[in-house]
Amino acid sequence: MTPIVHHVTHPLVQHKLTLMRQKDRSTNSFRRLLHELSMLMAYEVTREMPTSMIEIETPLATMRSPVIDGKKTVFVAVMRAGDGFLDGMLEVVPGARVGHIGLYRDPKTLVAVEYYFKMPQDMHERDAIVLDPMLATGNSAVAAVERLKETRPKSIRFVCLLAAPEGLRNFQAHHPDVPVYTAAIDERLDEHGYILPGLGDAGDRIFGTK
Ligand SMILES: O=P(O)(O)OC[C@H]1O[C@H](OP(=O)(O)OP(=O)(O)O)[C@H](O)[C@@H]1O
Ligand SMILES: O=c1cc[nH]c(=O)[nH]1
Ligand SMILES: [Mg+2]
Repeated sequence: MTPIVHHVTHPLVQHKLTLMRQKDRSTNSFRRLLHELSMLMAYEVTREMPTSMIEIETPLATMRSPVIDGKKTVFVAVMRAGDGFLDGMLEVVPGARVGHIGLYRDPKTLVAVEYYFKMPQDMHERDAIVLDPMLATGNSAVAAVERLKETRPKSIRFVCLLAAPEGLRNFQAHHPDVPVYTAAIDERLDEHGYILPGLGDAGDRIFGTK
């Protein structure tokens, strides 16, 4: 299976990401930009969403026209930073269900440690879209998708803002069947596993911790 990475190069996405990377940006502004970016990323990741035809009446005629069944989509936020993606995605697909996976990265070993897992019922009928702004070593993304696969969703996609080449390789080695949507592929990881040039610690910047 050929692993797929969708690099979203739309100028609006790139512009907003540049603003988010700036170190002096306020928490408020960072969060606002993430919200806007999540709506733009939602547009990309739902591009192949299945539609069905319904009959409707326009003021002039009846016609058959396509609709989506938003309830079949589940957004899976990887806490905490993935929560920052949720509101914007739900604005675009308001009927979607939401799952949460709580993971933190052990700062010494960089291993992902799970502390929470909650998914909607009937996952086998749903298309899952996993949300986490950062794919650094890839350990969190690999663990999140591994755990999610236990629930047997119909399909899985992974959305982030920044990915490191090392993390993409790790993810694709474990989950070649899961396409990744990212706004940037950065240079490399630093000695603490942070993405360079990156944007720092996404969770801390979204929630104003630290
Ligand atoms: O690819 P990795 O090396 O695993 O790093 C990426 C993970 O690190 C961040 O979470 P963090 O552990 O900081 O938790 P937080 O969202 O609660 O801050 C980020 O949101 C990812 O989940
Ligand atoms: O650069 C990084 C790496 C992991 N987690 C983050 O929030 N940022
Ligand atoms: Mg963090």
